[in-house]
Amino acid sequence: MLECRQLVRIYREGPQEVTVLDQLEMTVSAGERVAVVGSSGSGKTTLLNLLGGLDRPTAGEIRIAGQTLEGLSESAIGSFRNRHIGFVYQFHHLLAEFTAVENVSMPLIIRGYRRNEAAEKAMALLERVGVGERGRHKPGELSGGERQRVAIARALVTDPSLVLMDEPTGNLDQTTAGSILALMDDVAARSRSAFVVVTHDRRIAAHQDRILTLDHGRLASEA
Ligand SMILES: Nc1ncnc2c1ncn2[C@@H]1O[C@H](COP(=O)(O)OP(=O)(O)OP(=O)(O)O)[C@@H](O)[C@H]1O
Repeated sequence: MLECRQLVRIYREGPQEVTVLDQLEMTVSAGERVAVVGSSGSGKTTLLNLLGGLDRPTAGEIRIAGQTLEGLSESAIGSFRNRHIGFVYQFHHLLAEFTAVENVSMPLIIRGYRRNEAAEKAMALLERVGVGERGRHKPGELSGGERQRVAIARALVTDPSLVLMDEPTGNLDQTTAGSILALMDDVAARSRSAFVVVTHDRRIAAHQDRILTLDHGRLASEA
Protein backbone atom coordinates (compact mmCIF):
# COMPACT_ATOMS: atom_id res chain seq x y z
CA MET A 1 0.00 0.00 0.00
CA LEU A 2 2.76 2.41 0.98
CA GLU A 3 6.42 2.02 0.21
CA CYS A 4 9.32 4.44 0.82
CA ARG A 5 12.74 3.68 -0.57
CA GLN A 6 15.88 5.55 0.49
CA LEU A 7 13.88 8.64 1.33
CA VAL A 8 16.01 11.71 1.97
CA ARG A 9 14.88 15.19 3.00
CA ILE A 10 17.51 17.84 3.47
CA TYR A 11 16.63 21.39 4.48
CA ARG A 12 18.99 24.11 3.36
CA GLU A 13 19.34 27.19 5.51
CA GLY A 14 21.90 29.45 3.84
CA PRO A 15 25.19 27.56 3.82
CA GLN A 16 23.88 25.02 6.36
CA GLU A 17 22.34 21.70 5.39
CA VAL A 18 20.16 19.77 7.81
CA THR A 19 19.45 16.14 6.95
CA VAL A 20 16.12 15.36 8.57
CA LEU A 21 15.36 12.07 6.80
CA ASP A 22 18.32 9.92 5.83
CA GLN A 23 17.78 6.97 3.45
CA LEU A 24 14.57 6.11 5.25
CA GLU A 25 12.85 2.80 4.39
CA MET A 26 9.21 2.11 5.22
CA THR A 27 6.50 -0.30 4.10
CA VAL A 28 2.87 -0.34 5.24
CA SER A 29 0.44 -2.98 3.98
CA ALA A 30 -3.26 -2.49 3.24
CA GLY A 31 -5.22 -2.54 6.49
CA GLU A 32 -2.09 -2.12 8.58
CA ARG A 33 -1.81 0.60 11.20
CA VAL A 34 1.54 2.05 12.09
CA ALA A 35 2.45 4.57 14.78
CA VAL A 36 5.46 6.82 14.22
CA VAL A 37 7.06 8.12 17.40
CA GLY A 38 10.26 10.05 18.05
CA SER A 39 11.56 13.05 19.94
CA SER A 40 10.48 16.57 19.03
CA GLY A 41 12.28 17.71 15.89
CA SER A 42 13.08 14.15 14.75
CA GLY A 43 11.23 14.68 11.45
CA LYS A 44 7.81 13.08 12.00
CA THR A 45 5.84 15.94 10.45
CA THR A 46 8.37 16.16 7.62
CA LEU A 47 7.76 12.47 6.86
CA LEU A 48 3.97 12.89 6.91
CA ASN A 49 4.18 15.89 4.57
CA LEU A 50 6.24 13.85 2.10
CA LEU A 51 3.83 10.89 2.27
CA GLY A 52 0.89 13.19 1.57
CA GLY A 53 2.66 14.88 -1.35
CA LEU A 54 2.63 18.27 0.42
CA ASP A 55 6.43 18.38 0.25
CA ARG A 56 8.90 16.75 -2.14
CA PRO A 57 11.80 14.51 -1.07
CA THR A 58 15.38 15.57 -1.80
CA ALA A 59 15.95 11.98 -2.99
CA GLY A 60 14.27 8.61 -2.84
CA GLU A 61 10.93 7.15 -3.83
CA ILE A 62 7.43 7.07 -2.41
CA ARG A 63 4.88 4.67 -3.85
CA ILE A 64 1.25 4.72 -2.71
CA ALA A 65 -1.38 2.28 -4.04
CA GLY A 66 0.98 1.37 -6.87
CA GLN A 67 1.59 4.99 -7.90
CA THR A 68 5.00 6.66 -7.61
CA LEU A 69 4.58 10.28 -6.46
CA GLU A 70 7.81 11.42 -8.07
CA GLY A 71 7.21 12.99 -11.44
CA LEU A 72 3.54 13.81 -10.81
CA SER A 73 2.63 17.45 -11.30
CA GLU A 74 1.20 19.43 -8.37
CA SER A 75 -2.33 19.12 -9.77
CA ALA A 76 -1.90 15.38 -10.42
CA ILE A 77 -0.71 14.94 -6.81
CA GLY A 78 -3.72 16.96 -5.67
CA SER A 79 -6.20 14.73 -7.42
CA PHE A 80 -4.32 11.57 -6.36
CA ARG A 81 -4.53 12.81 -2.76
CA ASN A 82 -8.29 13.42 -3.10
CA ARG A 83 -8.83 9.90 -4.35
CA HIS A 84 -6.57 7.95 -2.01
CA ILE A 85 -5.50 9.83 1.11
CA GLY A 86 -7.25 11.11 4.23
CA PHE A 87 -5.40 13.67 6.34
CA VAL A 88 -5.51 14.89 9.89
CA TYR A 89 -2.89 17.55 10.41
CA GLN A 90 -2.05 19.65 13.46
CA PHE A 91 -3.69 22.65 11.82
CA HIS A 92 -7.03 21.38 10.72
CA HIS A 93 -7.60 23.57 7.68
CA LEU A 94 -11.35 23.35 8.00
CA LEU A 95 -13.10 25.77 5.67
CA ALA A 96 -14.22 28.65 7.90
CA GLU A 97 -17.26 29.68 5.89
CA PHE A 98 -18.78 26.18 5.83
CA THR A 99 -20.52 24.25 8.61
CA ALA A 100 -19.06 21.08 10.15
CA VAL A 101 -21.42 18.91 8.05
CA GLU A 102 -20.44 20.79 4.88
CA ASN A 103 -16.73 20.43 5.67
CA VAL A 104 -17.07 16.67 6.14
CA SER A 105 -19.33 16.37 3.05
CA MET A 106 -16.82 18.14 0.79
CA PRO A 107 -14.55 15.15 -0.05
CA LEU A 108 -17.65 13.10 -0.94
CA ILE A 109 -19.09 15.82 -3.17
CA ILE A 110 -15.73 16.06 -4.96
CA ARG A 111 -16.11 12.33 -5.61
CA GLY A 112 -19.52 12.80 -7.15
CA TYR A 113 -21.90 12.09 -4.26
CA ARG A 114 -25.20 13.96 -4.26
CA ARG A 115 -25.42 16.70 -1.62
CA ASN A 116 -28.07 14.95 0.52
CA GLU A 117 -26.31 11.62 0.44
CA ALA A 118 -22.99 13.26 1.38
CA ALA A 119 -24.58 15.23 4.25
CA GLU A 120 -26.18 12.06 5.61
CA LYS A 121 -22.89 10.18 5.61
CA ALA A 122 -21.06 13.19 7.08
CA MET A 123 -23.60 13.51 9.88
CA ALA A 124 -23.28 9.81 10.78
CA LEU A 125 -19.54 10.23 11.15
CA LEU A 126 -19.83 13.43 13.18
CA GLU A 127 -22.15 11.54 15.52
CA ARG A 128 -19.58 8.75 15.83
CA VAL A 129 -16.93 11.23 17.01
CA GLY A 130 -19.36 12.89 19.42
CA VAL A 131 -20.01 16.21 17.66
CA GLY A 132 -23.29 15.40 15.88
CA GLU A 133 -25.16 18.18 17.66
CA ARG A 134 -22.51 20.69 16.50
CA GLY A 135 -22.95 19.78 12.81
CA ARG A 136 -24.67 23.02 11.79
CA HIS A 137 -21.95 25.20 13.34
CA LYS A 138 -19.00 26.75 11.55
CA PRO A 139 -15.44 26.03 12.73
CA GLY A 140 -15.16 29.45 14.45
CA GLU A 141 -18.04 28.43 16.73
CA LEU A 142 -16.39 25.14 17.79
CA SER A 143 -13.78 24.39 20.45
CA GLY A 144 -10.29 23.18 19.46
CA GLY A 145 -11.16 19.58 20.35
CA GLU A 146 -14.45 19.76 18.42
CA ARG A 147 -12.66 21.11 15.34
CA GLN A 148 -10.16 18.29 15.63
CA ARG A 149 -12.95 15.73 15.65
CA VAL A 150 -14.56 17.34 12.59
CA ALA A 151 -11.16 17.07 10.83
CA ILE A 152 -10.94 13.38 11.78
CA ALA A 153 -14.47 12.77 10.40
CA ARG A 154 -13.51 14.58 7.18
CA ALA A 155 -10.36 12.44 6.80
CA LEU A 156 -12.24 9.17 7.25
CA VAL A 157 -15.53 9.85 5.45
CA THR A 158 -14.31 8.52 2.07
CA ASP A 159 -12.76 5.30 3.50
CA PRO A 160 -9.40 6.31 1.95
CA SER A 161 -6.77 3.68 1.17
CA LEU A 162 -4.22 5.63 3.25
CA VAL A 163 -4.90 7.78 6.31
CA LEU A 164 -2.17 10.12 7.58
CA MET A 165 -2.61 11.56 11.06
CA ASP A 166 -0.44 14.04 12.96
CA GLU A 167 -1.25 13.98 16.70
CA PRO A 168 -4.92 13.13 16.03
CA THR A 169 -5.89 13.08 19.69
CA GLY A 170 -3.62 15.89 20.92
CA ASN A 171 -6.45 18.09 22.27
CA LEU A 172 -8.81 15.35 23.33
CA ASP A 173 -9.66 13.82 26.72
CA GLN A 174 -9.22 10.07 27.30
CA THR A 175 -12.87 9.14 26.65
CA THR A 176 -13.05 11.07 23.39
CA ALA A 177 -9.66 9.71 22.32
CA GLY A 178 -11.08 6.22 23.00
CA SER A 179 -14.01 6.85 20.65
CA ILE A 180 -11.57 8.01 17.94
CA LEU A 181 -9.60 4.77 18.36
CA ALA A 182 -12.82 2.76 18.01
CA LEU A 183 -13.68 4.64 14.82
CA MET A 184 -10.18 3.98 13.42
CA ASP A 185 -10.71 0.28 14.20
CA ASP A 186 -13.99 0.30 12.27
CA VAL A 187 -12.58 2.08 9.24
CA ALA A 188 -9.52 -0.18 9.13
CA ALA A 189 -11.67 -3.32 9.39
CA ARG A 190 -14.30 -2.20 6.87
CA SER A 191 -12.18 -0.65 4.15
CA ARG A 192 -8.67 -2.04 4.78
CA SER A 193 -7.34 1.51 5.05
CA ALA A 194 -3.68 1.74 6.02
CA PHE A 195 -2.90 4.26 8.79
CA VAL A 196 0.27 6.17 9.58
CA VAL A 197 -0.25 7.94 12.90
CA VAL A 198 2.31 10.33 14.35
CA THR A 199 1.78 10.57 18.08
CA HIS A 200 3.41 11.30 21.43
CA ASP A 201 0.58 9.44 23.17
CA ARG A 202 1.77 5.96 24.20
CA ARG A 203 -1.81 4.68 24.41
CA ILE A 204 -2.54 5.66 20.81
CA ALA A 205 0.81 4.21 19.69
CA ALA A 206 0.22 0.93 21.54
CA HIS A 207 -3.17 0.59 19.81
CA GLN A 208 -1.57 0.39 16.34
CA ASP A 209 -0.20 -2.83 14.80
CA ARG A 210 3.40 -1.57 14.80
CA ILE A 211 5.39 1.23 16.39
CA LEU A 212 8.20 2.79 14.37
CA THR A 213 10.65 5.13 16.06
CA LEU A 214 12.22 7.93 14.05
CA ASP A 215 15.81 8.42 15.12
CA HIS A 216 18.62 10.16 13.26
CA GLY A 217 16.53 10.29 10.10
CA ARG A 218 15.74 6.57 10.02
CA LEU A 219 12.93 4.34 11.26
CA ALA A 220 13.54 1.49 13.66
CA SER A 221 10.89 -1.05 14.61
CA GLU A 222 9.94 -0.98 18.27
CA ALA A 223 7.08 -3.48 18.44
N1 LIG B 1 10.85 24.21 6.16
C1 LIG B 1 11.87 23.92 6.96
N2 LIG B 1 13.10 24.51 6.78
C2 LIG B 1 14.14 24.20 7.56
N3 LIG B 1 14.10 23.31 8.57
C3 LIG B 1 12.92 22.69 8.81
C4 LIG B 1 11.76 22.97 8.04
N4 LIG B 1 10.73 22.19 8.51
C5 LIG B 1 11.24 21.48 9.53
N5 LIG B 1 12.56 21.79 9.72
C6 LIG B 1 13.44 21.17 10.72
O1 LIG B 1 13.44 19.78 10.53
C7 LIG B 1 13.44 19.08 11.77
C8 LIG B 1 12.26 18.14 11.84
O2 LIG B 1 11.04 18.87 11.95
P1 LIG B 1 9.62 18.15 12.08
O3 LIG B 1 8.58 19.22 12.21
O4 LIG B 1 9.48 17.19 10.97
O5 LIG B 1 9.78 17.36 13.47
P2 LIG B 1 8.73 16.55 14.36
O6 LIG B 1 9.35 15.25 14.70
O7 LIG B 1 7.42 16.54 13.68
O8 LIG B 1 8.64 17.47 15.67
P3 LIG B 1 7.45 17.68 16.75
O9 LIG B 1 7.28 16.40 17.48
O10 LIG B 1 8.02 18.75 17.63
O11 LIG B 1 6.23 18.13 15.97
C9 LIG B 1 13.46 20.16 12.85
O12 LIG B 1 14.79 20.33 13.27
C10 LIG B 1 12.93 21.38 12.13
O13 LIG B 1 13.47 22.55 12.72
